Amino acid sequence: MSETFTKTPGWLDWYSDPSTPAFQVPEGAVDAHCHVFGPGDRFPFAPERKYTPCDASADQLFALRDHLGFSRNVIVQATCHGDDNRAMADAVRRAEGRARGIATVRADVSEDTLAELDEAGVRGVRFNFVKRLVDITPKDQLLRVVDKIAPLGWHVVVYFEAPDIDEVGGLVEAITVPVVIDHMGRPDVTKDPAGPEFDAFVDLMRSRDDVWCKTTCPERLSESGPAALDGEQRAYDDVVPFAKRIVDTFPDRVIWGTDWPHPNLKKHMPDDGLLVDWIPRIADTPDKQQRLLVDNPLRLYWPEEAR
Ligand SMILES: O=C(O)c1cc(C(=O)O)oc(=O)c1
Repeated sequence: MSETFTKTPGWLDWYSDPSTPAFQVPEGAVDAHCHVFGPGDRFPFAPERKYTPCDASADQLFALRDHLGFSRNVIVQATCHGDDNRAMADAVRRAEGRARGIATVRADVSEDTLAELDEAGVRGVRFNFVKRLVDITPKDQLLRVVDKIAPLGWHVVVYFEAPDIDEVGGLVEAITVPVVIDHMGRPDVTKDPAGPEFDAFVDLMRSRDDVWCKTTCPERLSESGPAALDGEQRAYDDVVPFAKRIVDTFPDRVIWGTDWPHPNLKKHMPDDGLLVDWIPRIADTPDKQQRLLVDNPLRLYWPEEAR
């Protein structure tokens, strides 16, 4: 009999009726950070998980992709599935070339497992340093895994919070494959976007020419929230200068994604249509939008098709 799961109390479900964005994404746009959850009766959540989500299936993700005008997805293994990559890999396979995946593996992962994931469409491994999401930070595992994935041409994705930048920055130096940083290293957006803390993040990006950044998750980082106090719909104002700084400084190394179905949000769940309308505020020309949404993710995830 399949296991049934009860959502973590206070957990908000994803927005079932997202608006149609006013901003039309360029043709071939990639939603380069999203997840699937379960469905739990088919792909059980991991025993070591720190939260139990609602279900969010591949079909529901593909419906959102089409509704928002995107062509492709990069589906990132969520921590609630631990290192059981079946739900993610199944979704990637079912996208028939229109998705790539990012897996979570342990240092003792076999070559056969990696080859199978590669065949499904996985192109990288994620290491999560966010302490509320995992029991152990994966420092010791990381370099051993890098040796195994390098021959496949994969990259490493790291998720960490601003106070941990020195620890993770030290590791980034030693990684011999490209590195992609989730959610801009989670800056504290009440601070100055041109101040020393965010400078340290920009310096980390500058330290190599193959460090990439996801200018994602305004809904997670924002203190000002989805609408400005004057009632004008200017969502996530306080995150704009951080993301814009990164897009302007590294226009060829930024990618963007919805983060659907938005794990662990308890105060407010974003309308994914409004998230898309946020894009032109951080990438303010058609050229920057084309790079952010099409050219850059293609180079990273579909290099065989990139210009
Ligand atoms: O901030 C988070 O809670 C979060 C969690 C996960 C995950 O559980 O994988 O992924 C994300 O991109 C963000």
